[in-house]
Amino acid sequence: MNLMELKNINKVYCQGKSEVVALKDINLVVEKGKFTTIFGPAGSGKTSLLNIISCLDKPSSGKFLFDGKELSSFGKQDLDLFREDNIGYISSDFDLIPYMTVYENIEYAARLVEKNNIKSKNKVMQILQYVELYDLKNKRPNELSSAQKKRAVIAVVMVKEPVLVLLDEPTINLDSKTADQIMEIIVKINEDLGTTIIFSTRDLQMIDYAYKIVGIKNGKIADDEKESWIYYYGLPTWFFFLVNNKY
Ligand SMILES: Nc1ncnc2c1ncn2[C@@H]1O[C@H](COP(=O)(O)OP(=O)(O)OP(=O)(O)O)[C@@H](O)[C@H]1O
Repeated sequence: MNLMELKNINKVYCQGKSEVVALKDINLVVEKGKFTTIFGPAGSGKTSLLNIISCLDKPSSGKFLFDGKELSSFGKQDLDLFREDNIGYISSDFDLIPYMTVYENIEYAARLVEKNNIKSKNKVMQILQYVELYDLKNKRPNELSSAQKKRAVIAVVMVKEPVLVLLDEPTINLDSKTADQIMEIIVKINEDLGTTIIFSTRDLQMIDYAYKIVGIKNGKIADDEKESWIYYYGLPTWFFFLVNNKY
């Protein structure tokens, strides 16, 4: 079953008198409950695409359908409400509130959607266990490692129980062991809660976690997975996946 569909999406930014074409004729279907990666080099259009899917930005043209609703026709206020209710977006600059503890950060997010105090506290406790931060719940963000901070950010987003979670390059600047730990938590969330996940990356090692791989370069996405490797990244990349039993 499809959760969302992008049809002929284009995104053009105006920079003074010139235009930057960031996305060209994007067609993409994302199935409910699945784990998709948008894979491409720097400047390929990953963030522009995630900004549209997260309803933070509107496409210049094309249709965006989400759970049967045509979001491309929504005004800004309706889009903001829709995002609050349905989408969790961990953008690359998403940060915790520095003067609040881990617990308070998560509770603050929980209160935005759950008015019942006891229910809200239970949810915070549950998610703290989930991301293995229970013992660090009274620490402030500046007392956490970058991996612990990332887990806390995931908890802040997940406590609102969104149907779709987007992560823009979640493992960038992390060492490979820590990156794997973060990806394992995201996979667990996807498997246990059925949350639909889309993450962007330029790191080949992270792609193996995804159910569906969408290659992007110069604002265009590849027609299928094999084309993503061979056409966009050359034969060596495709052999890497062949050896790793991807095909
Ligand atoms: N607000 C903006 N105004 C003008 N051009 C922009 C804007 N945002 C992005 N671009 C341009 O659009 C293209 C796609 O950028 P985007 O940030 O979506 O790519 P990306 O794959 O996320 O890159 P990175 O991995 O470096 O973050 C780039 O050429 C970029 O310079």
